[in-house]
Amino acid sequence: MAMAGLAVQIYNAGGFCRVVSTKPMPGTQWIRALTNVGCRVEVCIENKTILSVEDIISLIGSQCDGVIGQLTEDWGETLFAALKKAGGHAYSNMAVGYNNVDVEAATRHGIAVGNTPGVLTETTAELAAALTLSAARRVVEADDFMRAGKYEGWLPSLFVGNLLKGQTLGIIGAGRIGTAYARMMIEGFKMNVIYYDLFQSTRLENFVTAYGEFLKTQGEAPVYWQRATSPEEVLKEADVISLHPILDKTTYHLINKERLSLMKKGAVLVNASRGPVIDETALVEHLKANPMFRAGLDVFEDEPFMKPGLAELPNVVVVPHIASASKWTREGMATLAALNVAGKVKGYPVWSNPNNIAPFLDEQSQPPAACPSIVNAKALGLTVSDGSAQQKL
Ligand SMILES: NC(=O)c1ccc[n+]([C@@H]2O[C@H](COP(=O)([O-])OP(=O)(O)OC[C@H]3O[C@@H](n4cnc5c(N)ncnc54)[C@H](O)[C@@H]3O)[C@@H](O)[C@H]2O)c1
Ligand SMILES: O=C(O)[C@H](O)CO
Repeated sequence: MAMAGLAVQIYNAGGFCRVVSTKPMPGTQWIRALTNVGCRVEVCIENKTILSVEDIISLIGSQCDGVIGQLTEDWGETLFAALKKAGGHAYSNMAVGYNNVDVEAATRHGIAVGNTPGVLTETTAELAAALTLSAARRVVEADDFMRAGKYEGWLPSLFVGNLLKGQTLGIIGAGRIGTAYARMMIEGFKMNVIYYDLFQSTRLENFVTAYGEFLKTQGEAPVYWQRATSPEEVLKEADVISLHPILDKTTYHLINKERLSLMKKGAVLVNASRGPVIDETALVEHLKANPMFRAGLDVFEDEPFMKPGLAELPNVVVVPHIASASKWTREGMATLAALNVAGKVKGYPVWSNPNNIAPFLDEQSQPPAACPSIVNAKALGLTVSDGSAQQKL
């Protein structure tokens, strides 16, 4: 059905309030999360990858209670003013990162901003691990070589790469995903870890200490952790560096020309956070000048584009922002985003622990009567669930 110029699909047409999703999202649990509480759901099915601000204004229309949007959209003053004018009070990104959202503008308009933490942690960490292995062991280069019919037989020096076992892993941003990735690499490859974060990660430190003790009981060399006082310390010491911070003004171009020059000549740099955390032009120059340096990138500074020269370089593996792309995770992201909006529409409190969102994802039982994760809950003075309430939607 065409509405306001853009094609939409409607669920529960007689619902008491109107919620718009700017994209079709995986699974059906998210649609039920909204229709079960009486929402009419309109899903934009227009064949256009990234909707413009004008497109979204037309979807919001003159009456809209809440919107679920995507990280590719520019959720700033214009859209929040339009949503407020249409009577809306809830917006959720279908993403944990929300650097595309002007949270202050939303707060000024009294609009709650939701995100989807936790459900992408392991999936994203696994892709970072895949990029690490692909870059360190030159998997894509070797695959290209095979497909081009260039393989003439085993050679001692064919596609020699880096061994990970026992090397030093560097983590910048040791939050949920950084810690999950570190655990995979430490358990999988017995790597030592050095990390930099604004906050101490006792979870990571305790894990490494306990795992080191376990290895000793097995007669193996233990692993160690170190908390760095600067990103520079990590860059100088680590053999593999993976970036997992949020994107804000403190992390914009955190990896620049000067900091790249501190890294080991044969280091591996992985980014599955946000593109602008790396000055991509400087990275292209660094990769050209240092053929033994390798990178694995899921995200790019000017998505969907790559900086000139990157695509031609053999020492980088590039994938199109797919780190959270497992079926369970994408369906879970959609469900959490829908429950953020549904919960706000119903006037529910905010879940007390956004790091424990499992109760919202169990299809066999009703989700808790709470919004799973609202990033401006405090600024809006929203009530926080005490977690004991077993009220159901
Ligand atoms: N590529 C993808 O598909 C994908 C998927 C999921 C998340 N992400 C990105 O990963 C980010 C992290 O997700 P998360 O769930 O682990 O979030 P999180 O909040 O648990 O972790 C982020 C960490 O970054 C740290 N940090 C903030 N500023 C920093 C700075 N200046 N220097 C060093 N560390 C700093 C924080 O203290 C925190 O520990 C998201 O914000 C998102 O942008 C990308
Ligand atoms: O921030 C996020 O959730 C991701 O980038 C989605 O893949």
